[in-house]
Amino acid sequence: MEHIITTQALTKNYGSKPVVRDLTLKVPPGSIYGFLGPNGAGKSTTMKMLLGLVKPTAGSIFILGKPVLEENRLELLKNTGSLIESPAYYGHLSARENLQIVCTLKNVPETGIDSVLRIVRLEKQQDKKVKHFSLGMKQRLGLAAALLGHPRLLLLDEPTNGLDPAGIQEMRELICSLPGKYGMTILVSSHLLSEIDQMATHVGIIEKGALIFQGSLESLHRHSRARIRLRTTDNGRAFCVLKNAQLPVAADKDGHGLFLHSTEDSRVLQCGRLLAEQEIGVLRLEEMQMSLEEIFLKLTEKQASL
Ligand SMILES: Nc1ncnc2c1ncn2[C@@H]1O[C@H](COP(=O)(O)OP(=O)(O)OP(=O)(O)O)[C@@H](O)[C@H]1O
Repeated sequence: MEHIITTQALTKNYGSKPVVRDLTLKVPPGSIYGFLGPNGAGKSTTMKMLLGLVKPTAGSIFILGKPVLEENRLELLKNTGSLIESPAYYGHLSARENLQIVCTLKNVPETGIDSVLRIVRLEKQQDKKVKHFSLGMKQRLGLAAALLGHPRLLLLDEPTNGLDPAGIQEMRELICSLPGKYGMTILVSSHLLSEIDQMATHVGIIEKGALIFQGSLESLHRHSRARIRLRTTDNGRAFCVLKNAQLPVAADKDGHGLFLHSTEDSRVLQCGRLLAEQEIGVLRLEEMQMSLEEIFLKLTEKQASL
C-alpha cells in the first residue's frame, strides 16, 4: 500500500534552532491521520513544509507517490486542499463570491461550488456577507475552499481551534465523513488528544520536533496497559489474598478498591475464584483503559529518559 504522504528525515532549523528533526511520516491512503503534539512541537512548520510554504533544511517529501520538487510542486498541490491558520476572506463578499475567487486562484471550475457548500452545510447562507459569519461558519467556509477541485489529500491545521463545542462537533463530523464519502486522505493536526481520539484512524505524535509515536489509533491504545479495577466487601483482605497468590495487584490511591494489572482471562478468573473461596464479595469489576492523556505522558516521559 503506497502512502499518500511520506517524508524522509525531514528537518527544519530556524537559525541554529531545530524545529523539526528527522521526521519520517507515513500517511496511509484513506486515513484520517491525527498529527498530535503540544503547542510549539513543530506541527504547523511540518504542514507548511508539506505545502511548500516553508523550505526544509534537509530531507525529502513524497506526496501521492511523487517527490515534491520545485518543478512539480504546483501540480501536486492541485490534488491537495489545505486549511492552515485562520483562512483569509473578503468580508464584504458573500460565501459564494469568496469561493468563486478561490476557484479562479486554484484554476478549478466554479461548478464545484454547490457541492462544497452542501458538504459544509453552508448552502443556505451562501449569499450572506462573510463578515456576518460566526467563527464556526468561517472555518466551514475555509474547509469548503480547501475542498474545491476535489483534492485527494487535505491538510487541516487545528481546524477546531477557537470553535464552541457545537462547532467542534460539527467540524469533527464533517472531517470524519470525508474519507468514506469522497475517498480523501486527511492529515489533521491538534494539540488535543481527545479530539484526535474521536477522529483519527492513525496517529503521529510529535514532541520538540521529533516523532515519538506513529501507527494506528488502535496500536496507540494497545500501548495503554489496560487493568481491572475491583471493589470488594473487604479490600484489605482481598489485597492480601491476591498478593499471596502472586497476582499483580495494587491498592488504588483512595483506598476504595484494588487494581489488577492484567486483563488476561485466566488471571481474572483466578482472582474471582480466590475471592469466592475466602467469601469476599465482589461489588465491582471493571476494565480500565489508560486515557490518551496518560499514554502521551508515558510516551514523552520515556522520551525524556532516553
Ligand atoms: N518563522 C519562524 N521563525 C522562527 N521560529 C519559528 C518560526 N515559525 C515557527 N517557529 C518556532 O518553531 C517552533 C514550532 O512552531 P510550530 O508553529 O510549527 O509549532 P506547532 O506544533 O504548530 O504549535 P502550535 O500548536 O502552537 O501552532 C516554535 O518554537 C516556534 O516558535
